[in-house]
Amino acid sequence: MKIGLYFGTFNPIHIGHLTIANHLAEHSDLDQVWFVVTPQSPFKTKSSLLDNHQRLEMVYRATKDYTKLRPSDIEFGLKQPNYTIDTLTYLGEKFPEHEFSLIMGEDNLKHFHKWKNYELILENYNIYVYPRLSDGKVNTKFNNHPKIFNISAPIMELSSTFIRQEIKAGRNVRPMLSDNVWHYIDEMNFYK
Ligand SMILES: Nc1ncnc2c1ncn2[C@@H]1O[C@H](COP(=O)(O)OP(=O)(O)OP(=O)(O)O)[C@@H](O)[C@H]1O
Ligand SMILES: O=C(O)c1ccc[n+]([C@@H]2O[C@H](COP(=O)([O-])O)[C@@H](O)[C@H]2O)c1
Repeated sequence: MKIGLYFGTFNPIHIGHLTIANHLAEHSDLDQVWFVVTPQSPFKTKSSLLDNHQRLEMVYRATKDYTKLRPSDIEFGLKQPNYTIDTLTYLGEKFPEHEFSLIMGEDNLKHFHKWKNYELILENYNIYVYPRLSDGKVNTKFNNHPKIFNISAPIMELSSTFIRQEIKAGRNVRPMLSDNVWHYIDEMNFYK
């Protein structure tokens, strides 16, 4: 099967993430999109980061009604911080029958030249990039790259940081989340 890997902290998963994953699943040759919940991203601090299993639970709840979208806890047992090349190597060994590619927002592509062994990632995997508003420019070495595919998905300007801030301020964030994720966050009193 062709699997698109959507790596993220998902603290929490929101409708921006879901819209992109669903768009890729419906408009590309990918059979499935896996949301890989990252315990510790190399470029992020741990502030207000929920436990891995709670973030995975939210991804599970958000995706359970979508046949092509799956949660993945593959990084939970790997060394932290989680470098994507290490996860890709591990996935290749564990699932030799699958063909993996990466999904990332344009914001992440702008920093991609700083990722561990990014050249190796580009040699071996296709990358689907979707538009996302952010400062800075994509490094020219990634222009017209044969392994990088730009996808014209809808732009949803929303972030987990904004949602966490809104909850802390006591404001309603319900439209930005899947309903069952909103219920879980509310019941558990997360981000208050
Ligand atoms: N609104 C959005 N539309 C499209 N892609 C998004 C959106 N929000 C996040 N992403 C992408 O999803 C992936 C994982 O995102 P992440 O979990 O870091 O979410 P985030 O909303 O950017 O989180 P935070 O605000 O905590 O940094 C990244 O590749 C990021 O670019
Ligand atoms: O491999 C790297 O060097 C690397 C550097 C930065 C980010 N990543 C991965 O990219 C994903 C999204 O990162 P972030 O910081 O936007 O949540 C997350 O799964 C990280 O582990 C990976």
